[in-house]
Amino acid sequence: MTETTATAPAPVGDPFTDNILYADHITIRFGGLVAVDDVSFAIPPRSVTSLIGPNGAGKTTFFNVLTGLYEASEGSVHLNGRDVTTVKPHRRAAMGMARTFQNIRLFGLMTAEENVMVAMHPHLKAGVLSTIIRTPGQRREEREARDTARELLAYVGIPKAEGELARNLSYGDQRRLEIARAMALQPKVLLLDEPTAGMNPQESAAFNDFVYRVRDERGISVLLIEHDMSVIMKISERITVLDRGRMIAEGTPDDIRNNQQVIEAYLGKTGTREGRRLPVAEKGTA
Ligand SMILES: Nc1ncnc2c1ncn2[C@@H]1O[C@H](COP(=O)(O)OP(=O)(O)OP(=O)(O)O)[C@@H](O)[C@H]1O
Repeated sequence: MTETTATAPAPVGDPFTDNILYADHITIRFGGLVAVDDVSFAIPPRSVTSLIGPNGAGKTTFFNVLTGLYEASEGSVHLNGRDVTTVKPHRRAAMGMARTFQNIRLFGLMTAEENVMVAMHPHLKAGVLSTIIRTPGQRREEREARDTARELLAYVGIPKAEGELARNLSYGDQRRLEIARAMALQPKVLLLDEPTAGMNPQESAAFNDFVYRVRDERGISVLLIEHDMSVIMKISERITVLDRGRMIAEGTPDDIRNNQQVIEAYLGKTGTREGRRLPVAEKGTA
């Protein structure tokens, strides 16, 4: 197992070019509501970063701006040094930004293998004509895509799922299949929205190891939005905290655990807001 480095240094240098992903002064308004208010955020190469905050803090909205689903009212997004602010989600995906969704989005009536193969589409060369007449080159490409799909299913821990319809897989395995599908895009950064939701404790523990393997073996940076504080505190190198659209803290898990503003954001000054558990209470329990 690879250990995380919870004391990873803060990003330095030019934030626009030295990070895999950089969001610069992002503001998002829905009518009169400011859902995200002037937030800058960096994902360094080969890192595990988390975005946390109480309900309605703006996490999903911010995530949707990073991936291109929403357009920022102000600010810009930079992927691998390139300004992608106006680039559509599918193009960003092809450029190295893959994501999973809070609500699983798989093709339920396709097999696990087919779900992964579909995702490889941007990297395949076969044109319409060669697909129709099935040239030797197209058949070879399909064989290779199938091999890669199987390899990815094994990598995420579901090697036997290849022939199963996606809808028949357990919830945890569907989440893994989503990650395999995202990895089929050969991303530089993997954005995971609530990846351990619905996983049992064993699956959740295995997920931690898996994230480090993705970082260390494949050199992919991982961004997590996650409600499970035990996962966040154990796995993240750096954590950014949003509250009511504003960034209220950024740092290592230890910094965040001991940050008074974060504690108040989760519990409120009276200690009761939303009945949320305090990150500090999780220390050493992961
Ligand atoms: N499409 C939309 N139109 C209008 N308001 C929206 C829209 N999406 C989000 N909001 C509002 O923006 C704010 C931030 O919501 P968001 O879903 O990003 O928070 P979150 O931190 O992801 O919350 P949760 O943890 O509950 O998923 C909320 O007040 C929400 O109601």
